[in-house]
Amino acid sequence: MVMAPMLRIPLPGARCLGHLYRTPARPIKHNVDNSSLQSKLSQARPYSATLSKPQRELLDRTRNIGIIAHIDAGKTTTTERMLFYSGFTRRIGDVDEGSTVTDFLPAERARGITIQSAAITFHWPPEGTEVHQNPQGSSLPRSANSHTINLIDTPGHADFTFEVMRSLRILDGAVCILDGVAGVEAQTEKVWHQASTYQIPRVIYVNKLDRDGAAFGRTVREVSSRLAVYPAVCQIPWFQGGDGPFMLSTFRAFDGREGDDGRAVKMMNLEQLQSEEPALAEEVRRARIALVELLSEQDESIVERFFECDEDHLAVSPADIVDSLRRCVLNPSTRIVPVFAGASFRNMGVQPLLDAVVNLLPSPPEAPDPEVSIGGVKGGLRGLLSGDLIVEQSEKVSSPAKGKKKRKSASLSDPKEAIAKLQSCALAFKVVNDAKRGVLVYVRVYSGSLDRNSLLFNTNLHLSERAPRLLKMYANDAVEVDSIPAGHIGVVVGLKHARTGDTLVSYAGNKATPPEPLTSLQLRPIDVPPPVFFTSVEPDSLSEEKRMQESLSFLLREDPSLHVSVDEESGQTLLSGMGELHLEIARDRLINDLKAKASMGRIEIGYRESGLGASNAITKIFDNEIAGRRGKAGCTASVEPADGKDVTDLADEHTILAETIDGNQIIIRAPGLQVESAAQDDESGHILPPNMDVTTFRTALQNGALAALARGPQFTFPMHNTRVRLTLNPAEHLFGGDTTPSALSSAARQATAAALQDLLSGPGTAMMEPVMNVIISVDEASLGSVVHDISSSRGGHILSLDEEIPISATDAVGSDLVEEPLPPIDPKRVYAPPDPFESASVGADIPASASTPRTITAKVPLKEMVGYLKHLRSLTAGRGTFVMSVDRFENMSAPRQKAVLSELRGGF
Ligand SMILES: Nc1nc2c(ncn2[C@@H]2O[C@H](COP(=O)(O)OP(=O)(O)OP(=O)(O)O)[C@@H](O)[C@H]2O)c(=O)[nH]1
Repeated sequence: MVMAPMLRIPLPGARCLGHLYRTPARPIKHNVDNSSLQSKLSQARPYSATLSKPQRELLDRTRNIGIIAHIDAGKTTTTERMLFYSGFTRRIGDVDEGSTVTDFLPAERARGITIQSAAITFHWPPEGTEVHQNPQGSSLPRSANSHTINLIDTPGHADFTFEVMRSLRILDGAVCILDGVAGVEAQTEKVWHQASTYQIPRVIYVNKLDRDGAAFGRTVREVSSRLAVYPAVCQIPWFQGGDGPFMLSTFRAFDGREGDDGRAVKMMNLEQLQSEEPALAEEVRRARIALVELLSEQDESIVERFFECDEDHLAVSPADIVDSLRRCVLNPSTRIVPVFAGASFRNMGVQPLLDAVVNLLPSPPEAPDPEVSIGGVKGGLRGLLSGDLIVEQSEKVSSPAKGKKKRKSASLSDPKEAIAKLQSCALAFKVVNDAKRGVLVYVRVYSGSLDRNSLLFNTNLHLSERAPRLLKMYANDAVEVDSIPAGHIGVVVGLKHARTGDTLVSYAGNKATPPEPLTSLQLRPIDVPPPVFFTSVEPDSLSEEKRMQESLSFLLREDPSLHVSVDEESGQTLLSGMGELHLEIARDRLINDLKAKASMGRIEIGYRESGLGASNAITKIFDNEIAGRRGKAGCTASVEPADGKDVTDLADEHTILAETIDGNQIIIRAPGLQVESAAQDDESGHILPPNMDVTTFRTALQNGALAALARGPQFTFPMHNTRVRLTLNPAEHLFGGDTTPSALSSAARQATAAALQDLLSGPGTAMMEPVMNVIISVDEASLGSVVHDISSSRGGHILSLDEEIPISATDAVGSDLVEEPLPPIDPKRVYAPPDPFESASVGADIPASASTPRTITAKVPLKEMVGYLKHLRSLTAGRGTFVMSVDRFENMSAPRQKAVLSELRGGF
């Protein structure tokens, strides 16, 4: 069918130049200081000025991008086409046949969903496409020359939010794929907002436009109303004589015929199109006028071009439009997002999308400055390396007490000197066990150059490892390299400890650890959300135990959002994670891929326990033999509910640790203890036990408290929202050489466990359950029944209808980065081509019909959401979808606690 032509109402307020919607600047704590170190520091810039011309060109022609989308929107199908057109694969893989390159884990193939981010490097346009001069003399688009594209395929399932965040943070740009039938769905909104927290420049690709019910125009309007950005329509899908879509760019027309592999395309200019398809040519003109109008609201240069072209929109050249679009995409305050169209499955739209990736998304030096935290200060990496972000002198406490007098130690180095020693920093974003090559750690290098054999200090684990081999990965293929420069992605082989999400730094000098504060440098740090489901894991026989534990520790390196603990009483190994599917996948990985001979129990909700008041302070002295060696140490502990106060506000000058770990706060004080080496000459002070540094001392006590918190005194669930105060009085609790780390740990564990037990004779404890932030997308017709079901049958609390998706505590992982909600955009002001079933008038109200999408936001106990998808589908004739993330753990009422406990006991 041919879509009816339409009239377009020009956008009001055109050419009011871009200062309307500026987003607030990110909070960056920095003191500018023009020290003499400036020149030294500038050598450490992420993209050094000393790069040779070919190196600089290589970097400018690199795109580190990811694909973000709702599950089933077509990420894998689109990726497969990208690999095919780039010449990377000879045949097109098919998700439905299980023959794709990117979903390479057997579990992914079996389920047809993408679980882990696979990083693949390919070239677009294919290598050898080098055009240096345009015969017509006009400027060439970037896509005339071959670029290196590092594609990170991000997971689409809600259970993998954390992994989405982990892969998002290494992207310089992203393609957001929408399903042209479903439009903007709840999960798209969620991942869109997550990408916004890192200010990742994006383009949108509306896929599946060949399907019945696909509506490009409606989807474009949803982009404006639900994602709060201005869609810049760059292509129009057109149905020619019912033969299938006829794709068209607004700059040049081309015709992709169904049935072939899409490599042969017929290019037309507007004049040719006018003679072949006049109605389409008319729509293209409207789209192009709308695009120039939209860009001129935000970009002064295009306004100048427009006036140079005698105010003729159509005379503004495609090259100028692309340049303007690029400027807008790279500047998030414009809120302009280019929208492309396609049907990847029919091989249509993928090549123009690849051109858009090259032409519109940033190269590494153009990407937003990555957030770092170092020595308790946050800011941008470029600011840190240029000396603009000043890191204060390191302190003896891990979380500095605010406003307290700081003490310097002669052993601590000057932070600026230390930062000048930084040779490279990189983020490990994925750990994979490769059957042939062993454990592969995928890294994104942010500054300097990661060289073969360099010593890498892991700032999360506080240990150093050498990088014996470096690889450049091409899906399942690898090329050995000597170094991975800043802006590039590669693989380190041979690391024994690095986990997904760890920051790795290399530094000048031959010390075992880098100078402070480099030891605390974190690239785009994220918090791991609390696990809400758990299951037991049992080896098939005693002899399989070791193998199972090794496989579990590998799984944890791969995915640190999984947790392993051992139940002290039963001795059972418990594995916990973010969702049922998360644990099912972990089971598949453990048993099928890692070949552990083990079985898993039922997947259950991870309840927690919390104190209803404060305990007394209880002192324990541990005095026993551990592994044949005498150990003696003491400690005093008390517990109380963490009442929402920031733990660092509770630290004083005697505090040696104040941290929130796994939802509990741990504060350790050691009044009168001298922990700095310089102070050991001071005879009046108590010193650390021999051969023990402050980190070991702190960690031993912390581990003791954590072990006790793993088991609540009444219900045996892990403690949550609990503050443990440990006090170590050196005169009474330290016993010279007898005070070993394990003795300290045991003393802390016994004292904390006793304080928890003490709660039972006092205020008591309560069970807590995970409450989810749930966002449900339904159509108008099912709204009533879904709302009723949530609020009456599931004990949920409806928060809003059709509002901006709130970012929950666990989504807002780098919470400093979360922006204010953007002002809404009126979809009637947005240009969108008409859909086949629409009337010709654009700008008129879209009638509210039963199929109008509605969004319900609610808080619902997790227990009531188990198996909800099936129920939602039955309430909504299969159309409803939802996403959820942990909002918080809440105390349960006594009757609910009783009901859940009896259900749990009955279940065993
Ligand atoms: N009709 C049609 N179907 C498509 C198109 N693109 C993808 N599909 C189908 O949609 C389904 C999902 O596609 P995938 O590529 O696996 O989607 P995905 O987003 O990678 O899914 P996850 O990996 O599970 O997140 C498959 O059955 C595809 O064949 C398209 O353009 N048109």
